[in-house]
Amino acid sequence: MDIIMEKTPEMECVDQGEALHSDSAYGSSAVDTDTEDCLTPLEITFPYNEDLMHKTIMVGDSGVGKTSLLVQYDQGKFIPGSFSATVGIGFTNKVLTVDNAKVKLQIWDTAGQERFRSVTHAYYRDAQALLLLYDITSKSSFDNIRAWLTEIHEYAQKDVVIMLLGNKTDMAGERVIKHEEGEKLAKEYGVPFMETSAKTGVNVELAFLAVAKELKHRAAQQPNEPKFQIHDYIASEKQKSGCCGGYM
Ligand SMILES: Nc1nc2c(ncn2[C@@H]2O[C@H](COP(=O)(O)OP(=O)(O)OP(=O)(O)O)[C@@H](O)[C@H]2O)c(=O)[nH]1
Repeated sequence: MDIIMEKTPEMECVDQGEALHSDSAYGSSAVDTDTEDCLTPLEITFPYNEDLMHKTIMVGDSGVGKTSLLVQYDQGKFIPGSFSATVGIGFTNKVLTVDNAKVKLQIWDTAGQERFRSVTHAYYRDAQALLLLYDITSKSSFDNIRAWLTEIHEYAQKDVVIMLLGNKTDMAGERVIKHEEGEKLAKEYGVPFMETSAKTGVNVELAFLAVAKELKHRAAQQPNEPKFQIHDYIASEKQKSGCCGGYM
């Protein structure tokens, strides 16, 4: 932790006189004892610790595409129908660069099936982020999001970062959940929202990057710094890319 000593405007005494002997034999940081009062700890900084490992968990009903999304993110590929239902829990480590800092995510893929739910709960406790998925072609997976959020609020830490993702946007012809419905639900719970496709890769990197940015900013938050706004970040990236016909 660094304590930065800076002048406040009323500290002209330091400038006026011989308080800081920058060119003197005292060296650049020598301070007269009676001017020490002119220096106050203005700000305490918490430099981001690149050794931190942020546990991030993928959750949602069976078949929504959790494994596929993680494989697309990790290996940049999609193998249709290649995954049998996840039966346990596995993780992938990823290192992202956020504002010149390395941010480490340990991303856990969980089984969506009901019978594995108690195992998944155990993993919520020390999770810093949760990617909660539904499938835009499955009404039941969307309807179950409320139940997932109730579970998350019950078992996860209060300040866990949650991102809602509507997956399989490439299956536009089979869509049953409109983008606006996902957005409305996300707003209701105050969580960021995006639509993704594990098949085409749309928004996959952005989803993880937005989560990593939020985690990094939280971990290195400084008292006077404006809070990182994940919603604004996603909106601006959306504008920049002009992707998805206005949909994210
Ligand atoms: N077209 C399309 N198919 C997808 C997409 N994501 C996943 N799938 C398919 O949906 C099926 C289920 O995907 P998984 O990744 O196994 O789903 P899961 O959420 O991990 O399922 P569980 O392990 O049972 O919890 C597979 O046949 C995938 O190929 C997508 O974005 N687009």
